[in-house]
Amino acid sequence: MIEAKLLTKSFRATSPGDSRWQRFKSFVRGRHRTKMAVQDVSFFVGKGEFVGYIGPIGAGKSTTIKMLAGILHPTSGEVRIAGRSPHHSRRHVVRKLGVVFGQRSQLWWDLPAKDSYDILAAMYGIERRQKERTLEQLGELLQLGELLDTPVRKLSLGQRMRADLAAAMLHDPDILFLDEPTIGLDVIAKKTIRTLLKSLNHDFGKTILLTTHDMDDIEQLCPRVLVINHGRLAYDGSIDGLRERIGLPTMIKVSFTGTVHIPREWSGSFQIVERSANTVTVQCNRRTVPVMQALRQLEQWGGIADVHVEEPVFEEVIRHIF
Ligand SMILES: Nc1ncnc2c1ncn2[C@@H]1O[C@H](COP(=O)(O)OP(=O)(O)OP(=O)(O)O)[C@@H](O)[C@H]1O
Repeated sequence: MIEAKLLTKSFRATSPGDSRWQRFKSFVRGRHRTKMAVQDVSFFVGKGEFVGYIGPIGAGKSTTIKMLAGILHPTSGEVRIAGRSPHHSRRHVVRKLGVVFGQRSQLWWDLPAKDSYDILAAMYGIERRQKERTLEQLGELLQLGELLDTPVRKLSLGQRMRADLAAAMLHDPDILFLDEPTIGLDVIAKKTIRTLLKSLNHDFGKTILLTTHDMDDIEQLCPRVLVINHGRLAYDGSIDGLRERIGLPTMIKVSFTGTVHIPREWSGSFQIVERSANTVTVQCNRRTVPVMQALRQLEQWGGIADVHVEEPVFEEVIRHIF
């Protein structure tokens, strides 16, 4: 569905310290420093996947999304959206794609959302009946209700995000690019948006690429993550795989049916971090010690009544990478 092959984008770089004369000289001589925003990034996202695209500030996330959406031309490399290039088959790709930039609305600020939908429907060539049918479905899903008649500037951020999602979905695209859709939202609005995104993926089969700085978004929504750092792809896989690769400790808390008997000498593949008469908490690195292996050793210390496994928090994992 979404394919990036050795995608690269460089920009001409000027630094804030450059004087006008230096900038003029570089212009006349045709010599510029270049900033590699995205370098040799390759990945494939299949139909129905929900993938998180994450990285620190300035890592190249938005530049990648803009190239995938056909807004920016790559310096080199290739993009395929549903098998076509967004640059050579613009119309085809635009129909397949819905884009939401959390920081910038595509709705007209002073108009009620429904007027913006009329304009967008005309731009996409959607006929009136079809538009009304789609809006009815979206209205129910996104609880648009009275939002439709309210000028966009009067909507709360959470309401505006729902209205923006409807705009991106009006032409029923198969693929959604969402750039920071929960930015600035309070906890309840974030939860609403996450539930909607889950439903769009799960119930409506939309393929979603999500960029966010909110690690809860990623943890709750994306079975797969792509991590970009300094313009290069640093990881492509599951959140669990990322945790394992970084090797932060997994905590295992075991409650025993009676008093726990820890042998005087034991060659453990884990460390004890806390103990009481009938509980022991150990930490181990899942990369080297599978949880089951640790449990097999722990069951020799007493009858196990309960086990609680706590994985490192995703925020922690990400902080570790960057
Ligand atoms: N039009 C441009 N001209 C010059 N440099 C640019 C341009 N757009 C982006 N860059 C640079 O490319 C790099 C990647 O920027 P990009 O906006 O893709 O990062 P990002 O990961 O989306 O960051 P953020 O998390 O802040 O949104 C940055 O160093 C940025 O300054």
